[in-house]
Amino acid sequence: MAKLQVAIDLLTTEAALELAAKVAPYVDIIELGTPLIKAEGLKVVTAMKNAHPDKLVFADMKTADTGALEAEIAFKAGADLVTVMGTVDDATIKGAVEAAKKHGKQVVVDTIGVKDRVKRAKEVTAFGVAFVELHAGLDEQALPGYSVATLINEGREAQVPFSVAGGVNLQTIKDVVAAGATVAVAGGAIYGAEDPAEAAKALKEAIEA
Ligand SMILES: O=C(CO)[C@H](O)[C@H](O)COP(=O)(O)O
Repeated sequence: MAKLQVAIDLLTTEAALELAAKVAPYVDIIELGTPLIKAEGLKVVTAMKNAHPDKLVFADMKTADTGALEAEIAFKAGADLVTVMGTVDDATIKGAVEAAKKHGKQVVVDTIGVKDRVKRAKEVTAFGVAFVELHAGLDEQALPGYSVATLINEGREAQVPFSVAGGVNLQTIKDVVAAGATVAVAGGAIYGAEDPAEAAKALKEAIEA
């Protein structure tokens, strides 16, 4: 069954912990967003793992260089999964995968900015990454005509383990799951909801239905 990942794009450790405490019963993976890690440093990763040792903690590092080094510091801080950009040199992704093997952890490749996501997803899967995040970032989502359906169709086509991130909500999550996603990522649909726990619960139920 697909896992549910909450993307926490808030800006303080306190707010992130508060949100995680509400939604943890319904999610499998807790993602610390890139702006949050940049604002607070990796101590937010440590704080989250300490608070939720039973959850997978996903550090959205969006690494673009020094793959082994950045993965290493995130794993040491408590991350179970880290992201490396799909647009970067293969060596950066392979370096992060080597660090992951050393720590018994995993790497996810983020496809923001990748021109041919299906082709790149197949390439990087061969490097030993956990899954590929078919992802439209917040800026891309804001452009006119954006639809998560494109990512969902690419996941179906790629035939590799993938997640979908970028506007996943109660209306679209069933299509994400039906396409065979390993993970459905929801940020704004949870942290932007009036009742984040209810929103996470509804998304989890939609996955399980
Ligand atoms: O990684 C991100 C941005 O770079 C977001 O966390 C991810 O896109 C989730 O987006 P949404 O809020 O639309 O669910």
